[in-house]
Amino acid sequence: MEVKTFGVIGAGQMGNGIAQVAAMSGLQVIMNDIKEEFVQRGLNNITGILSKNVEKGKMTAEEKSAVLGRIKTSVNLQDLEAADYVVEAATENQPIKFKIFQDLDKICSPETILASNTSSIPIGRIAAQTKRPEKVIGMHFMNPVPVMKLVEVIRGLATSDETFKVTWDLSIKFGKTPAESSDFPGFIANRILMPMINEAVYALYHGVGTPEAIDTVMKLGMNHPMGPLTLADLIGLDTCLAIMETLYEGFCDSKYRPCPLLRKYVEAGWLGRKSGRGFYEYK
Ligand SMILES: CC(=O)CC(=O)SCCNC(=O)CCNC(=O)[C@H](O)C(C)(C)COP(=O)(O)OP(=O)(O)OC[C@H]1O[C@@H](n2cnc3c(N)ncnc32)[C@H](O)[C@@H]1OP(=O)(O)O
Ligand SMILES: NC(=O)C1=CN([C@@H]2O[C@H](COP(=O)(O)OP(=O)(O)OC[C@H]3O[C@@H](n4cnc5c(N)ncnc54)[C@H](OP(=O)(O)O)[C@@H]3O)[C@@H](O)[C@H]2O)C=CC1
Repeated sequence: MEVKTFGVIGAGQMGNGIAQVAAMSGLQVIMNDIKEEFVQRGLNNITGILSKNVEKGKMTAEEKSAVLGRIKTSVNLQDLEAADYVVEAATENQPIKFKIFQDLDKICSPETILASNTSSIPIGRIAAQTKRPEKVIGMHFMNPVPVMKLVEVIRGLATSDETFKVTWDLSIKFGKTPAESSDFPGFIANRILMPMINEAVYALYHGVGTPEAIDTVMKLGMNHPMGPLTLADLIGLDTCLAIMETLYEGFCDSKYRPCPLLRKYVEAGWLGRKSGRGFYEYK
């Protein structure tokens, strides 16, 4: 199966990054969100990154225009009728994702593959919302998408070999290295990363260290590129909490209990960089 038109649902930090790498690989892209201001914000972000690439001499102004020319924006899910492959990157919320997959299943051609960029929700659960579970798969990009090399590829129980191969090959076309994970809450990446971040929040909650001290220990002591609290702010504290809840509920194991301080921050609207305040403040 040849993918020519690639749909992305959600133009947030992950969705616009995915749209960018897909367009840079030569695909026609439809980037969809619920409001015009969100797709415009996503497009502005892509334009800013491509402009920096031009300044750095990594691409020409003509290449930048060609990439932008391949991205169509949409606020109507019906536009996804034209897509051969769709990646959903909407908010990490199960009812929202279920509804999107139910709707895409009706709108898209029966041949279209429907992937989710979910951080943690089992793919089999999402696939069961459609009449095409063999064409549903996890295609999990890392943040920031244009920079990070990994795509975690997750098969649900019913995912076909063809769907897997198309997704694997697309990841390579996007300049990424795919790694396969089986379908359990949090897959590989967040099964390991998010308990570490949650433990860093516990360390703060218990007064073991200030945010700066916790991050410095992990950056300089373990050579992590970012400290765990800075990374949590980048990911989004709402997303971190949603992932911990999926792990906690999915495994019924208290070792995944979300730190009460993480919940408190989310309830206060301190979501990290995207809201201007999380463990740190952003202007
Ligand atoms: C939650 C999930 O489900 C899964 C996840 O994604 S978990 C999160 C996974 N991501 C990580 O762990 C990221 C950890 N952090 C890092 O790797 C690095 O700090 C980083 C790549 C984000 C930034 O790198 P850095 O060296 O500290 O900063 P900086 O020099 O500013 O950036 C390096 C390059 O990345 C680019 N970059 C940084 N942020 C970017 C962004 N948001 N979009 C596009 N490009 C970006 C910069 O422009 C720069 O490019 P050049 O080399 O061409 O100049
Ligand atoms: N943040 C990260 O580091 C990573 C996140 N992910 C996953 O990617 C997905 C997106 O995360 P992220 O980009 O950070 O989140 P963001 O909040 O930045 O973006 C999500 C976008 O989806 C929009 N949206 C919500 N509902 C719908 C809908 N029904 N149709 C279309 N768009 C919708 C949101 O709009 P509104 O603002 O109105 O809600 C928002 O613009 C999540 O599943 C997350 O777990 C995966 C890897 C890394």
